[in-house]
Amino acid sequence: MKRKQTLKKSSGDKRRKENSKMKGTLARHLQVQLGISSSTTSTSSSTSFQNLLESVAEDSTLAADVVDDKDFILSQDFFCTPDYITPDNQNLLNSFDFNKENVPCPKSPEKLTTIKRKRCRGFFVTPLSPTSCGSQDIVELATDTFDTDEVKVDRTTVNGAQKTQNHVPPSAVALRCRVMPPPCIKNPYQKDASEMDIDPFGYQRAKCAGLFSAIMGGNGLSRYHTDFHEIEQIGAGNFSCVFKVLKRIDGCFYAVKRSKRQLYQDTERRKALMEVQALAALGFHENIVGYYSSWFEDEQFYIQMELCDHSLSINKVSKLFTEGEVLKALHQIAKALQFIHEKGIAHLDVKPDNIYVKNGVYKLGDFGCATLLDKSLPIDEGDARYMPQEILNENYDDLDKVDIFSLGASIYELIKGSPLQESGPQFLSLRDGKLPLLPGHSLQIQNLLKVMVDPDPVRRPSAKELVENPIFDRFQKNLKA
Ligand SMILES: Nc1ncnc2c1ncn2[C@@H]1O[C@H](COP(=O)(O)OP(=O)(O)OP(=O)(O)O)[C@@H](O)[C@H]1O
Ligand SMILES: [Mg+2]
Repeated sequence: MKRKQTLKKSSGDKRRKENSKMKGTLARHLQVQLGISSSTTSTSSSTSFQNLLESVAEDSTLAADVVDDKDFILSQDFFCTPDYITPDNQNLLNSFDFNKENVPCPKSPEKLTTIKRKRCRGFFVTPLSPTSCGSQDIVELATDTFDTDEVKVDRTTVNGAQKTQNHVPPSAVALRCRVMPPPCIKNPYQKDASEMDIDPFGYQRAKCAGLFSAIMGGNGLSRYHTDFHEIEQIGAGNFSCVFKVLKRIDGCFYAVKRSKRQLYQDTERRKALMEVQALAALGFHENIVGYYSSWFEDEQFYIQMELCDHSLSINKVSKLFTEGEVLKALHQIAKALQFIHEKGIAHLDVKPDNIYVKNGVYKLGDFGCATLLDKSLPIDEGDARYMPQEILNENYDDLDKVDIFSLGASIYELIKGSPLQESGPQFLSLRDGKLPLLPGHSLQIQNLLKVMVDPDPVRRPSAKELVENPIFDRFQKNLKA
């Protein structure tokens, strides 16, 4: 361990020496690249140019301090030194006129009339953005999101042709991104951002060198670690683990769900996609957990979602629900079901585990079993405890009514305060539509639940009928009072 530290220190010293040598070399390279000689430039431009060289040299010092030697060599193409990896068919402007005698490396970017000097306050381009990786397209400085300072350099012509563009190869942008992920800046518009027991922002202000190793995944860059700061695991289902994360770029909290297993087969990857495709097709609804984005990484599937406070899982809800709370949850999830059924989608896994609460608003989540009502997609029913008899008999004629049964069974469980059985007499009597009396609750709600779990799907109310049930008028009035 000790030996490692000594080695690190001496290589750091060596780098610093090399960097100061580099300043001179880079200056010479840039002068040649830009076609500027100290004797021909004006005083003001040479001062600006000197600033440019100094700041470029500073950038090179920063890069060299935090990246390895391989990256450092890569960084030379950012400074417009000879670029041997730029492809031959690069898309330079037709009007460019090369003078091969004056330009030492024929494939390097040309001399410029205006140089856009980038001062990096932070590295805002994500490594997986189309402009920064996996592509050999030329990246224009003016189009990315860096803060820019213009440094005017005397108009220089080569064979009379004026150069109007400045280009940076994508490898250079990728390098910048590898040096440091976007900063984690507290979002001032979010009131609850300060209500945390830990300070992720403080953590992110730690030295970027420390972060560098954290953002590297097994096969290179990790989108998850580059874009998000993981705070804690907040849940786990049969297929996924869910984490509370802070998105570095916007300073807001999200839930990111990651598949437990690596999905190698095309069929399982397609299955995983169904969940996000359903969510994306549905769009926004107040009573549905919001969906933001998804991606595969290291063969695992990630979904970025709205962060909720908790689910209604029987293990997580400590207190018994009052009738008013039960009616509120029932009404709001019925509205979510009305919304999705009207879009031709069935959820097929409605249960307390998949109902979330956020700031007192109930939201339906986990669309892993979602399918189309017209039966044109494969049907994969959810938790058997909440499934009606017809679906266990593989009768898929009324898939929307399957959700109504599941919602009735879920609400019954919440009122009862103990988990439903997976088999046995209680399981069977629920599928026969027999609900034991619920002491302390109105007959009105008990009758409503009874009709929701009717063995005949046709007799169950639709989500729309449920939403419009007069039982909620009383509850709505109480809300207004
Ligand atoms: N958006 C969210 N906000 C807060 N917690 C969440 C969120 N999504 C999921 N969770 C938590 O993570 C748990 C597992 O999530 P989810 O049910 O989506 O995973 P799953 O593997 O698909 O589960 P299942 O076994 O039900 O199929 C949930 O029960 C809940 O506690
Ligand atoms: Mg779930």
